[in-house]
Amino acid sequence: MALPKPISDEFLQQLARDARTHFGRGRVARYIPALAEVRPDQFGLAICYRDGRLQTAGDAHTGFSSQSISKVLALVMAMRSTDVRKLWQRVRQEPSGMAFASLVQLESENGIPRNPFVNAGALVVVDILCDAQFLVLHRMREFARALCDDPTIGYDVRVARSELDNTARNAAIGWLLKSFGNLNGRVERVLEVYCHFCALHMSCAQLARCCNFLCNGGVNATTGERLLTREQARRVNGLMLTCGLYDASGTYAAQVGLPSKSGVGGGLLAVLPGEFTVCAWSPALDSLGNSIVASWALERLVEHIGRSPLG
Ligand SMILES: NC(=O)CC[C@H](N)C(=O)O
Repeated sequence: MALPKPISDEFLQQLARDARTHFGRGRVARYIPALAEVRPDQFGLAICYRDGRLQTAGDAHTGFSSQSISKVLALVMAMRSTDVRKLWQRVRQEPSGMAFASLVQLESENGIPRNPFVNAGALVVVDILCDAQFLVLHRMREFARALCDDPTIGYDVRVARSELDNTARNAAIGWLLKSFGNLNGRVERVLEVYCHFCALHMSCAQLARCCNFLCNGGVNATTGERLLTREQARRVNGLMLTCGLYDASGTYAAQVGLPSKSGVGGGLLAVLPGEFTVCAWSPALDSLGNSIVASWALERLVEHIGRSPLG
């Protein structure tokens, strides 16, 4: 397959300048106190092509809290380390149409979360990882570091602590999962690991490189290592397309059409299969917890290149 043509640098730099005119809309996440301190007027974008080339604009090298984007990495780790048939018995692969921390469906659907990207599903994935491996926090950090060949990646422990001290809703989800027999470990331990995963501190450039294998049929362009089979990579992309932005997934898929995953740190990771992985970041969020300016930027990007997996 021919290598994708790079997007013009001029377009990307202009996109970063135009993004600034949208500052002031939305609000940074405040329910995690440490995230409330982040300056909203920041924007970065990084594209990592299938062959590993990187292109950046704006604050692409500024670190931020990956939050729910880390659920993609947790899922990939679980798919690599456990029996996936068991995984899909404990977590479904359907959009939820509900807020990411909702308890409603979990109760009516007998403790089986809709998908691995809502908090309930991610807690089950974390539980599976804790069961399968020792030193799971260390392993996740090493996994992220190895994926982009960057030993500087780590957890922002202050953000993890701040969320752990304010995580009543996730605790409620954890206990509800436990009551249905869908959580083996101690709820406190699963929450601790979950909040640390969410507190992985990475830049747009690091996240785009790290998840490059999703545009490359499961193979990491930097190291040449196969992380997932082609079928598994397609599955992760499919879940991102249908469930990656929670109850905004449908509108976003119709508007942007790229498999994507958002996080309340303001990051938005997206994949154009066969071509590139892109990460846009701007901290201010809409009411559903997705970055307003990052979504705007990805919509412009798709418009500019004139194609998406959906046509
Ligand atoms: N959408 C998100 O990024 C949510 C992640 C966050 N740590 C939470 O559990 O609430």
